[in-house]
Amino acid sequence: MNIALIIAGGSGERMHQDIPKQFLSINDRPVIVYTLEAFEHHPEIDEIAVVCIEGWEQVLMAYARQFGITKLKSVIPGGDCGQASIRNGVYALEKSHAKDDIILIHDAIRPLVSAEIISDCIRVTSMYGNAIAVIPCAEAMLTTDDEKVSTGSYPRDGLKRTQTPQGFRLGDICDLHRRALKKGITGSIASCTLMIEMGQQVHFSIGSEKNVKLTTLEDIDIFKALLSAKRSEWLKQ
Ligand SMILES: C[C@](O)(CO)[C@H](O)COP(=O)(O)O
Repeated sequence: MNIALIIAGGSGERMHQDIPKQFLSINDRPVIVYTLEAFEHHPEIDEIAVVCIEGWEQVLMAYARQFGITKLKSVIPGGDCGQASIRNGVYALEKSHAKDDIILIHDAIRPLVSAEIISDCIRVTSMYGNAIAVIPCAEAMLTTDDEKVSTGSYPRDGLKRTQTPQGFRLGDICDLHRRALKKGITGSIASCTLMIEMGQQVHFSIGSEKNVKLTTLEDIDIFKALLSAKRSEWLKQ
C-alpha cells in the first residue's frame, strides 16, 4: 500500500498572515486542497493522512468533503517542530498499517507536486527503500557567517536542493525516529537530513522547480503564475 502523509502542522510564521499558510485561499481553493488533490488523483496512492495544526482539524475535514478528497483516512495532531510532526504521523500510521507499506511524506505547502514526481518517488522507494525528490543547484553558492558578506564559495555540482515527497518504508521511518530520539536528535529540518544525521544513505528521485514551497509571500506570486500557466495549458487541450 502507498500512503501520502501530508505535513500541515506548521503555523507559517514566515508568511506573516493571520491564518496558517496551508489554509490560505488562492484563486478558488485553499493551498492544502491543491496538495490533497494531487495525491487523490494519483492512481498509485491508496490512502492519505494529514498531520494537522491544532484547531484546524474540522476545517480540514470540511474541505475534504467539499472538494471530494475521498482517500483522506486520518488526521493526526501536529508536534512542536517538523521532526515531531512527522514522528506523530508515522507512529500513528504504524498502528494500523504494515511495516513494508510505502509512506510519501510531503509538505502541505508544496501544492504543485506533479503525478510524475509522485510516481518516481514511489518507484525509487520500492527499489532502494527511500527516495528524496531533488533538483539541481543552478546558481553559484556562497557561504556567509553574517548574512552580509562572503569570502567563500561552494561547488554547486556537489549539491542537490531537496524537496518533498520523501519516501520510506513505514517500519524503517518509525525505527529511524525511535533511534534519533534515543540519540537526542530532535530538531532535524527534514526526513532526509534526519537520515543523514543518523548515518544513512538517501536515494534521489525527480523533483521540479515547479514543485515550489510556499514559504514567503513572494512564493504565493510564483504559485499564482504557475497556476495560471497550468490553466492556459488545460484550455489549449
Ligand atoms: C522538507 C523540505 O521541504 C525539503 O526541502 C524543507 O526542509 C522544509 O522546510 P521548512 O522549514 O519546514 O519549511
